Amino acid sequence: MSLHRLLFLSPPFPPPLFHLRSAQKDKPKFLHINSRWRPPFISSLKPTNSIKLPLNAQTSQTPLSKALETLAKLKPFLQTNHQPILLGWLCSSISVFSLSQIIPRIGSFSSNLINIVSISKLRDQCLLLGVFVLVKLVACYWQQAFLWEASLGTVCQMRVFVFETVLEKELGFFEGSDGVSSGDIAYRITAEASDVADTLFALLNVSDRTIVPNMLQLFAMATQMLVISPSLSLISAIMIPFMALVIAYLGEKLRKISKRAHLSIATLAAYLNEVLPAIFFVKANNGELSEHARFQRLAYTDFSQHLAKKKMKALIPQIIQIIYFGVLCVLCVGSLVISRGSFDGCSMVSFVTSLVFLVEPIQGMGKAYNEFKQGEPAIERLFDLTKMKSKVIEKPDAIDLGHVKGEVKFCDVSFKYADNMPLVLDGLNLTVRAGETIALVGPSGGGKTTLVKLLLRLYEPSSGSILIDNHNIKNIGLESLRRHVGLVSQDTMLLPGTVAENIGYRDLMSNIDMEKVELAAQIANADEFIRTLPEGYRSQIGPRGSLLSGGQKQRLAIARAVYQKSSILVLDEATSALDSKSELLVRQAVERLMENYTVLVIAHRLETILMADRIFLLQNGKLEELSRSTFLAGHHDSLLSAGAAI
Ligand SMILES: Nc1ncnc2c1ncn2[C@@H]1O[C@H](COP(=O)(O)OP(=O)(O)OP(=O)(O)O)[C@@H](O)[C@H]1O
Repeated sequence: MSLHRLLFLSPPFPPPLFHLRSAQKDKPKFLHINSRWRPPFISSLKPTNSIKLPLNAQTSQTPLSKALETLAKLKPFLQTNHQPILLGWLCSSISVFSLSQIIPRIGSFSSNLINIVSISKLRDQCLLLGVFVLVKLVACYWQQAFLWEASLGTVCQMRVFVFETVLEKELGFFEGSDGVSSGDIAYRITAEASDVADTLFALLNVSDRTIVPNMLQLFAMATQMLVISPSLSLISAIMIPFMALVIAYLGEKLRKISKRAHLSIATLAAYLNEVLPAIFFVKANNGELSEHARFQRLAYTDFSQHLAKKKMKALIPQIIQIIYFGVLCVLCVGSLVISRGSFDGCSMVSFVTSLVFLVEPIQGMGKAYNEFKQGEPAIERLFDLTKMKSKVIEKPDAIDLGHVKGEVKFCDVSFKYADNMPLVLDGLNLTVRAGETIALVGPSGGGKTTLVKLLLRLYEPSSGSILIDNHNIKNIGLESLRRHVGLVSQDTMLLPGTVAENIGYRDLMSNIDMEKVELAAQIANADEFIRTLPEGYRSQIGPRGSLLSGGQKQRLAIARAVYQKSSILVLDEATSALDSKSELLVRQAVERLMENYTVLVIAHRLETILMADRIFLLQNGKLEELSRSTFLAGHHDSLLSAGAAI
């Protein structure tokens, strides 16, 4: 069931607060640096101009229509949280009502105290005052608690929705020149989503006190002014759109500056996300100094953008104050001139007072609007992740393959990564019989991995078709396809968790069958080393399997493929050399796989190539079958010298 349907069908689910709290805690803290501060190491650096607004931010939409569009995106998420919102607003009304009862009672209580009225009357008054104070405090607490529940709950649902959409994206969304870096995605879904929660809370918190009472105030004051002087009211009405325009203009400016600040900190986070996992490479290549300089440049850009945002936030209220008093002065003078003594003093005071109270709510709403504009970029950037449409689309009537014999056919398949890029595969034809093992060899960059990506339908071929047991893979459900095609990748992908969880990854959501896990580990020659681990199959493998050796990781990946029971296996043999014992263990495991599955092996080792039934050379987008003797006689050496995959 898609999350969209879940959102509307299921009751508002309780947000996993421990996650949200930790996300809040992890929010990056910014150093406050005075405006004359410059990085000591590169004091001449100017902020880079590399931060460009994405195209959709430069469209000709008006600020108001943009704000409405953003609100429309939030609407379904806010709707599911309507209960805490309404309860929060109810508490707010109770709190305001209590305050309205407390203030006059304090006045009468103190005068009664001075005039020494009867003790029992004083006691009653004191009790009532105490009750109202208590009600106000309790209502205030619950108002905050409910509105935070609504804001954080909304953001939690948005996060889950965005992450679900990101997971559904085709590989091209993450790879290639237009790809979004994983650091940027992580930053948007964690820190920026927390900013969205702050904005939502601010909005919900002010809107009950601002929008409804302000509207009432606006209406009441306008009526009073109309009664006193219709002509003067008309002149005043002309000034209101002017104020609204200025507020909208400043809000839009703040949104743009805010967006740059979001981009700069996201760039910084993405950079850290890429450089820290590569710390081994940085140190081995004496890269500390250059990485330090790169980081300083990015940090300085972020400093400038955030400072600009803070300055704008400080400037806006001052400008609004100036306009507020300017408009009041103009209207006061105008009313004096126009009335030319037709008003009595009392009407004049009444008119100007109404005017003051008419402009005040507009100012309040402007404040709420600017609060929203400041948070708008974070909302936009979060939803931008859901925009790009995937080219790999599962058909509504896609079939679920029950049993697969394992025949694979590539029919005239051509592929390029982008329109302006050369063909990687050019009219490629290949038939792999069920149970057969074929070895793919070829120069680096020849397209071997691309072929595998197409078979797993991680990309769509530009032309041609791929068949499994004579079913076009476009007609097979994605889950079913990827269940029947198992992948043991060159970069042995292990996820944080226990050994058993990594082998039984397919059943992570249901029940991992420990018997099957152990059997798979035995076939993959992994059982022996797993049993020597401190907690055996329940041992944690560390981030990306850092607690295991290269050969152990490879055998775990093979065990995972065996557990999955796919009929077709793709083996992207690791290029990294293993010691002879590990090499032998991995080779034995691969040999066992070859006996029972259809295997496409991207082979890097001579032994593996010679174990295959047929050998294919992939070069310049074309596939050529090589006999064993041809391969050994000619291609082995020539491929080696060309940096081939052997
Ligand atoms: N996501 C991508 N976007 C654009 N071009 C890509 C992408 N991935 C790979 N390429 C290009 O496609 C070509 C084929 O790459 P591929 O990874 O399939 O080669 P390979 O034969 O597996 O190489 P190797 O043996 O070195 O792993 C290369 O020129 C590569 O630069």
